[in-house]
Amino acid sequence: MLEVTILWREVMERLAPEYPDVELSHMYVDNAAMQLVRAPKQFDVVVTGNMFGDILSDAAAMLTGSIGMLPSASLNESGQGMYEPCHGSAPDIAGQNVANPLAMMLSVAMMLRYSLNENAMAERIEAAVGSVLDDGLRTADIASEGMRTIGTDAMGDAVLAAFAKQ
Ligand SMILES: NC(=O)C1=CN([C@@H]2O[C@H](COP(=O)(O)OP(=O)(O)OC[C@H]3O[C@@H](n4cnc5c(N)ncnc54)[C@H](O)[C@@H]3O)[C@@H](O)[C@H]2O)C=CC1
Ligand SMILES: CC(C)CC(=O)C(=O)O
Repeated sequence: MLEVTILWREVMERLAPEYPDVELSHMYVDNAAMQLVRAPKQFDVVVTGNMFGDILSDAAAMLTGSIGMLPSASLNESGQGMYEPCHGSAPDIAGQNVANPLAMMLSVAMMLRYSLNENAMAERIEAAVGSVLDDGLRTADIASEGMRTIGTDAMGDAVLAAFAKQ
């Protein structure tokens, strides 16, 4: 494990000059997990391998309130991508109409922006999601006092209605 880490650091030191606007520092993954929770604003770009990234991104998801809020893009050099919510199939809540659909919708917005060059449409989706949240609508995973808790279907309908008004 540590030998791989040393190689990782050597490669990052070699590549860093190609990204002069990114300040490079190194962190072991256990500390990174703690720092993400303790002081998340210190991070901007995190470069790591698949397994560590998978675990750190789930921890980071909770900074947004729920993993149901977090979209993702996996991009190649020419902008082709695979877009998906960070979460999995959530089998424990399947069929209960409680899953948060916003990460999926925000993943579509990322696809429009990064692969299809449709930035205006991406912004429209994001604004619709923002306006529904501003209106106090919440699925169960992000429910809080004073807000109205609704199901997956109703959240989808609310975003669609807000989208039509944008
Ligand atoms: N990117 C991917 O393709 C991923 C796929 N998976 C797959 O999904 C399946 C289930 O894996 P789990 O470990 O249970 O992870 P999961 O992400 O499906 O669920 C973890 C927890 O988060 C909750 N959750 C997930 N999405 C939610 C949403 N939209 N709204 C509200 N709550 C939500 C679930 O109810 C569960 O309590 C497995 O087959 C796994 O391999 C899991 C994670 C990522
Ligand atoms: C850890 C994996 C089995 C599931 C996962 O998180 C993924 O597929 O992204």
